[in-house]
Amino acid sequence: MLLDKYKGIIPAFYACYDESGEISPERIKLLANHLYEKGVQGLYVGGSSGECIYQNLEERKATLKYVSESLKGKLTLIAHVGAPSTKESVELAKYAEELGYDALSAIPPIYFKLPESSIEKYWTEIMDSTELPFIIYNIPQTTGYNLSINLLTKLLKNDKLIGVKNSSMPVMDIERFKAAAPEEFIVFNGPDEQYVSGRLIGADSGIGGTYGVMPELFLKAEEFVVAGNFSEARKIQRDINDIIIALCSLNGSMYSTIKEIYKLRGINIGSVRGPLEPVSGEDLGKIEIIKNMIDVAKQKFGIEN
Ligand SMILES: CC(=O)N[C@@H]([C@@H](O)[C@H](O)[C@H](O)CO)[C@@H](O)CC(=O)C(=O)O
Repeated sequence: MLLDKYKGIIPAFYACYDESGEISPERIKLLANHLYEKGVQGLYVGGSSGECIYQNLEERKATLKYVSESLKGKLTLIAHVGAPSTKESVELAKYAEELGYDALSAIPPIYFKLPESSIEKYWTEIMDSTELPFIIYNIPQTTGYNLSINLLTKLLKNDKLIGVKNSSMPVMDIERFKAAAPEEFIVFNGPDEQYVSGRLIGADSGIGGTYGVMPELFLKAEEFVVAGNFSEARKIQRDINDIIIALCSLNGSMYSTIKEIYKLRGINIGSVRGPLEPVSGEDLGKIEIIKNMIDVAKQKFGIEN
């Protein structure tokens, strides 16, 4: 089936910086290849985890380019092109198409609280700007807009719309989007804390911000779901949630904690860009503990690498 390439574990790609905080081509390639070797299905490039709203157009284009240079044809690549203006979003969309991305995705417009008609126009103009399939990124907790069934139904008239990446917290939203759309329409689970329940209620796949730091655990969770082994699926979700709570517990941001864990593994992708804060002070000493939580969970579920 045509849309099968979107099914599986799709980490949201982290922003990769050098020591002075500039986009690092080498580190982008290092992370891209590392995730490829882990066996994930694809990458979601330039979204929240990609710190997209803190990067200018040229920096976002550079990230899209270096990821595609590393992995085009090897993994499903989705480019997040949401930007403050339609003009910039369309420019990114066209660039992603030139680079050979498989699909586009975008949050709704941000900053001004716009009527639904503007959101419809914004997503439609992005869809119409290329031949690529499009995935709505619904993340009401950061954008202030929750995709309505009414707008989804209108947008479904456009054949390019193939899915919704749903990061709203109620798993029922996933079920409602599935119910409103044709059978093949893909709903991606967004909240990693609810991966298993999202899949059970109808999500076909997942895109997540913590997959990158523990892809093995999400790949295993997916294996349990597919096998119908719900008791093990629940157990691994519990361990994942303990880890996510720990990732979010330090001063700085979740992403800076994740990047420090990567450094302990010998993969340096730099730190975060302000206003996100790096982990500092005594919390730096806690990174090793969180890394160990991931290693222990992997061992518990018989994951070797
Ligand atoms: C608000 C937020 O960042 N949500 C994350 C989740 O994956 C989130 O990191 C995770 O559930 C931990 O809370 C994703 O939906 C983000 C994402 O996929 C992206 O980076 O574009």
